[in-house]
Amino acid sequence: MSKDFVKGLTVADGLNGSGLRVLIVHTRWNLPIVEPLVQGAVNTMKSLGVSESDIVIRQVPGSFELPFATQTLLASAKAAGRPFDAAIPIGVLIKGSTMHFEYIADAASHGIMRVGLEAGIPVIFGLLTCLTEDQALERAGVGKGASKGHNHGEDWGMGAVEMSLLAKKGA
Ligand SMILES: Nc1c(NC[C@H](O)[C@H](O)[C@H](O)CO)[nH]c(=O)[nH]c1=O
Ligand SMILES: CC(=O)[C@@H](O)COP(=O)(O)O
Repeated sequence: MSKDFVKGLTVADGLNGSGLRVLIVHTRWNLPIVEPLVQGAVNTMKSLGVSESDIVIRQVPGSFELPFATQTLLASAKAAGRPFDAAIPIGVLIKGSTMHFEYIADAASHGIMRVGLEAGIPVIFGLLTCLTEDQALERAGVGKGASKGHNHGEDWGMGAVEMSLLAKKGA
C-alpha cells in the first residue's frame, strides 16, 4: 500500500451491475442528510450498469425500523418471484443528549447484519452513526466546509453491486 494511502474505499474495477435488482430502504429521520446518501447510492449503481427500474426505494420512520423493513421486503420480493440481489438500508443517527443513540445504533447495526446473513443476500451497512450534525453532513457529501466531504452512499452503491456479483459467482 502506498505511503500516502488515504482512509477510504478503493474503487473496484470491472464491476458490471446490469441485470441486478437492488432494494434501498431509507429513513425519514434526518431526511436532508439521508436524501443525498440515497442519491449517491443510486447514481453509483446506475454508473455501474444497474437499471433505474431495478432499483426499488422504500422508506421507514427511523433506523430502528430498517432491519424489519429490509427483512420483510426481501422476503416478499422472493415470494413474488422478483428477488433482490442486494439491499441497502440507509439511515442517519445523530447523537442527542440521552442514551437513545447508543441503543438504536446497536440494535440497528446488529439487526442489519442478521437480516443479510439469514436471507443469504448481501445487505450493505448504510447507517451513519454521528456525534454531530456536521459529521453527518460531511459523510453525505454536503458538508458546510469547502471540501463538502465524501458521500458514503456512493460506497454503499458500489458495495451492493460488488457483493451481488460475489454472491452470484460463488467460490
Ligand atoms: N434519533 C434518531 C432516530 N430515532 C427514531 C428511531 O429510529 C425509531 O424510529 C423510533 O424509536 C421508533 O421506533 N432514528 C434515526 O434514524 N436517526 C436518529 O437520529
Ligand atoms: C439518535 C437519537 O435517538 C437522538 O437523536 C435522540 O436525541 P435525544 O437523545 O436528545 O433524545
